[in-house]
Order: sequence, then structure tokens, then C-alpha cells
Amino acid sequence: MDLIWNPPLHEAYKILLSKTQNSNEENGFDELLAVEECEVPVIDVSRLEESDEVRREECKCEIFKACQEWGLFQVVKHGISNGILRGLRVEQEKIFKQPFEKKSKENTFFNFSSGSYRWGSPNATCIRQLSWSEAFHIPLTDILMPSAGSNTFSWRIQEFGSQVSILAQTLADILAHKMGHKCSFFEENCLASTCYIRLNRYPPCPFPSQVHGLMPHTDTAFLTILHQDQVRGLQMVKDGKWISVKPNPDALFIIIGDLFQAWSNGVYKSVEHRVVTNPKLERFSMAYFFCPSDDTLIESCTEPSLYNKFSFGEYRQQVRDDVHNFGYKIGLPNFLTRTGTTFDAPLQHSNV
Ligand SMILES: O=C(O)CCC(=O)C(=O)O
Ligand SMILES: [Fe+2]
Repeated sequence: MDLIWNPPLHEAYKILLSKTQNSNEENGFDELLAVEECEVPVIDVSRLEESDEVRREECKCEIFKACQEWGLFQVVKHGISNGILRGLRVEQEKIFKQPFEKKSKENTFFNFSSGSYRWGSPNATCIRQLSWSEAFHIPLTDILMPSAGSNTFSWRIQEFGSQVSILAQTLADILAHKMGHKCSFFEENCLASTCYIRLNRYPPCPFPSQVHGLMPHTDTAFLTILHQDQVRGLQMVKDGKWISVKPNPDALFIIIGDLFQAWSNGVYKSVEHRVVTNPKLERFSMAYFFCPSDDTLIESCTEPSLYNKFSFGEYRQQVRDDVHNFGYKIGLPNFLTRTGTTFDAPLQHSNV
């Protein structure tokens, strides 16, 4: 029997799962678990604070290279203390271990906007689109409002958010500078109140080789700063192949998102990633999405542009519409210009 805090994933997926078992659809499913493990680039960002310009430049070049070649890398010596990370992790566990009924009424019990609590894949039409997970996707504006009240949870979120936002601004400035833009764009448009925090929980899954924890997707933000626990699960595409990302408790993982790919005109890679489940262990992760306000216009910083201009709000709406209509996000391919090359859209979940 499911624990009272688990969302009813079994019940919701019963029909799709039994159809698959009867039709042997899983034979056509790529092997989720037998994926090679790999250590993604590790960058010591404490060098950015050093007085030696050569050391600072060396670090910036590593960041630039990782964003072009990987789209996902880890930073160590990032200055965010273990206390802050552990503090939020404790609160995260507490909030997920509330009864499902209570979590579903997030606007009543936790003062979050409705729609902040998400579970599974409500629009899935096939087994590949299922996600065995639940999440609180929280606009930071909800936490910063005076009406949010002061409780340990919101205090921990604010503490984490304010620290990682400094790291996000620093990385974004380096990436802008490397594209020849010494601009205040990020400082002006990506504010504390326009960013999002997403807390993920992946309950143990009885069908780990068939069902994703989080279906393949790219992140919508400029960049994501991710902290994951020791339980393996994150995988990314590298050179057309899925590889498993080794957890590192000392690191924060940086993931380039769609907005940076569009802004950099394809130089920085919004990398496709997914999470696989574990049959016995639950897994937690927390993500900070570095985003601008909805009216911010995103346009390529070089010509000819691969993508048509769009506002962040327009992009988010398109993602929501696609998820509603097709069960997955299409993302940047919707905005390609004639110059932009066409490619097959991967199946996506929505993190907007
Ligand atoms: O749980 C993870 O490791 C990744 C989460 C993720 O990709 C997301 O929230 O967008
Ligand atoms: Fe993601």
C-alpha cells in the first residue's frame, strides 16, 4: 500500500503500464539503467576570487568550454556552505512527507501559487512520457512576498536562493563576456523575484527500467543550479548517447538552459537530461532556475540569428500549450528561423 505522502502514481499509470506489459512495448524502450557512468567536468570556481589574473582567466575558459561542449558541468568550492544545502534538504524532506492531500492544496497550506505542486505526467499518452516523481515548483516571488510569512521552510529557501543567485549572476556574466557582451542584461532582467526553485522527490519505483523519474527534457531557464543527493539518477546526452552523471556531494551542477542557447545563438548547449528511478531508494534534488521577468525579450547576440525573438512569457506559454496538446515540450525548435537548422524535437517535460 502507498504511504500517505506518496502521490497516486501507481493508480494514475495503471492503464498505460498494463497496456505496455501486454504489448511488450518495453522492448522498444531504450535501456534506462545500463548507461555508462561519467564524471562531467569539475571546475573549481574559487579561482575567480584570486588576485592572479591568469588563474581567473583559466577558470573562465574552462566554464566557456564546458558550456559549449557539455552544457552540464559541476562547480566545486562554490562558496555555498554545507549548512545551507543541508538546511534546505531537511525542510525539503519535511514538506514532501506531508500527506498528499495537503500537498495538493499548496495554496491553502503552504501559501504557494496554485500549480506549484506537481506530480507525475498528467498529459502523458505513452509510457515514455511518464515521470515517477513529485515536485514543488516555486516562483521565488511567492517566498519573497510579505504575506508568505516567516517559517523555517521559506527562510531556508531564501537563504539558498540568495546564495546561488550570486553564483548564477557570476556565471552568466562570464558567459556573456565570452560572447563579446559586457552587458548588464542579466543583472537588470534576472532578479531575485523572477527566478524559481524546484524541489524534486523521486519515490522508489517498482518499474525502474521502464519508467523515467523525470522524462527527457531541456531546462527553460538561462541556467540551472542543481544540488542532488547521493542517490544516482541524473543522466544527460553527450555526443548523441545517454550517460549517467556521477553524484558529487561537494559540487553544484550547472545546466545550460534554452534561454542561453537562444541568446548565444547556439554557442551554449541547452543539454537534454533525464532522471531514472531506483527500485528501493527515494531520491531528492533541488534546482534553482535563473530566469528573467516574463516581458524580457530574448534575442540572439550574434547574426544571422538561428531563433526568432521571443519574450520569456511567450516562450513559457508555448511550452505550456505544447505539454497540454502533445504531452511534451517542443521548446526552441518552435522558434527556429529559416537560418536555423531543423532537428527532431526530443520528448520533454515542462519546468516552467
Ligand atoms: O533531479 C535531478 O537530478 C534533475 C532535476 C531536473 O532536471 C529538473 O528539475 O529540471
Ligand atoms: Fe532539468
